[in-house]
Amino acid sequence: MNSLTKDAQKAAERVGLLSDKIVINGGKPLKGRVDVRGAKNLATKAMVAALLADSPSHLLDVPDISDVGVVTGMLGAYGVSVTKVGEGELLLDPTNVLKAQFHEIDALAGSSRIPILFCGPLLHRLGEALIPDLGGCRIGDRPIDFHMDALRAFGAIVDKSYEGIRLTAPNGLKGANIELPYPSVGATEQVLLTAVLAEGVTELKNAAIEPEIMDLIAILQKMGAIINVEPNRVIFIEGVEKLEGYTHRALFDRNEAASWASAALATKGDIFVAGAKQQELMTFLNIFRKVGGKFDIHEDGIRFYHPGTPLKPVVVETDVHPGFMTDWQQPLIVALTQAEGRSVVHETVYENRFGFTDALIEMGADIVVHKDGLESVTRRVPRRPLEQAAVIVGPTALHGADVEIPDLRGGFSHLIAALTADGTSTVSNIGLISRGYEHFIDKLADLGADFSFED
Ligand SMILES: CC(=O)N[C@H]1[C@@H](OP(=O)(O)OP(=O)(O)OC[C@H]2O[C@@H](n3ccc(=O)[nH]c3=O)[C@H](O)[C@@H]2O)O[C@H](CO)[C@@H](O)[C@@H]1O
Ligand SMILES: C=C(OP(=O)(O)O)C(=O)O
Repeated sequence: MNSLTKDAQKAAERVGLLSDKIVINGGKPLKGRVDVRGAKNLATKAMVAALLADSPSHLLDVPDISDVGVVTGMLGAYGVSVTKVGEGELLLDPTNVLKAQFHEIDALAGSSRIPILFCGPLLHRLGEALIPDLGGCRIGDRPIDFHMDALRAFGAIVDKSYEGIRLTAPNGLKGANIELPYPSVGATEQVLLTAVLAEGVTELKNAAIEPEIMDLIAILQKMGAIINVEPNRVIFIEGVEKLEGYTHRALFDRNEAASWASAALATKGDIFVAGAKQQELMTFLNIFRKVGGKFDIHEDGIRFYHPGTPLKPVVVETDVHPGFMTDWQQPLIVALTQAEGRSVVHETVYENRFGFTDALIEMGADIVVHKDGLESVTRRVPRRPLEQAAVIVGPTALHGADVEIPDLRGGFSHLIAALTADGTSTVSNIGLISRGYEHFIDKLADLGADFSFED
């Protein structure tokens, strides 16, 4: 069994998914309603933030996804009790934090990227942090140099000769002046989670300002932190002596919402995404509209539907917020295979995020990936050295195939492609999808998808 399949199986087990292979009979529009709860990219970090407090926190709208399971395991290893107190409600009690043994956290290695964010909170609480090998989607090298450089600036000592990474802070952590080489989401969160309890003021330049980061800042403010978000990606954090637990409803998962929207478009369907909000999806909605997709914004969600007329091609560049998010491009590309003409997607955030297109090509899509990017006069984002571009020419009829999911968003795209295709597809490694899409099997059934499972 390869390591990707092992990861997929571990993720599937965490959410009680019984089979890792789904057989889909495609060609049927997805129609109906799905509910979207808290964001994977916020809820997991809110759980880490609970470790900074000296009293329990209460997190609402926590999605039932395997990454939440991984963070629950990490917190448990450090003596933080995580109790489900209602549907999607967690009580996180950090009052008995203790030093974990490395083997306890190593058991969670390779399943998620979140363990890296434990560094600051653990250094504050225990003076030591042990970080196992990180997981997450294999969409590029994903180095952690910005994280380590920032932690060193706070006064941490990083020892990589250990089994994973071991950090200590013999003289405590002090506020620092940090400028990120790129507005990394994770590194910005690393700085926030460390600076709030560090002695003195931290100035962070070139910070990421994704909605999930703003929601994390809101949580930290509820806990007692002093954080000012200034113009031009600058964040000031005045360290405080102690933080208390929070009560917070997690921001909705805009990546899941955008994924279902693309599924509606690709399958000629009509999906009401309950819980989706316009504000955090504005950039996505503009592209969705340019492709020809229709949407109606309601108080309690957004209805996304196919116009009934041919879809139009589009040129998209992924970028940091408020740009078009990299996690949205994979599901959208499936819809673009059905648009009339030549679309181009420039991926500027990760260097290897088009691997999933191989399966789409096998299903009949006309996609060419340019591994060194593609010059274009319409470019908005200055070219990054790691850029790639995908050229999609449509419309192409998709046909069923046997495909293996490479990563989370690529995996969801494979599901949509199989649902769009005529005939039967077998999609394996679906456990990876449960890293970020809660109850996706039940949701597909509610939307009228025709599928069964294979052992
Ligand atoms: C759990 C989570 O929230 N995951 C999201 C987070 O990932 P994550 O926080 O890992 O993504 P980053 O924003 O840090 O990465 C962006 C770019 O910076 C590079 N980089 C990052 C850190 C570092 O130390 N050195 C470095 O070179 C990465 O390789 C990548 O090319 O933001 C990404 C970009 O919106 C999303 O696709 C992920 O869904
Ligand atoms: C890349 C993603 O997640 P992670 O950073 O957890 O791998 C994603 O959510 O698409």
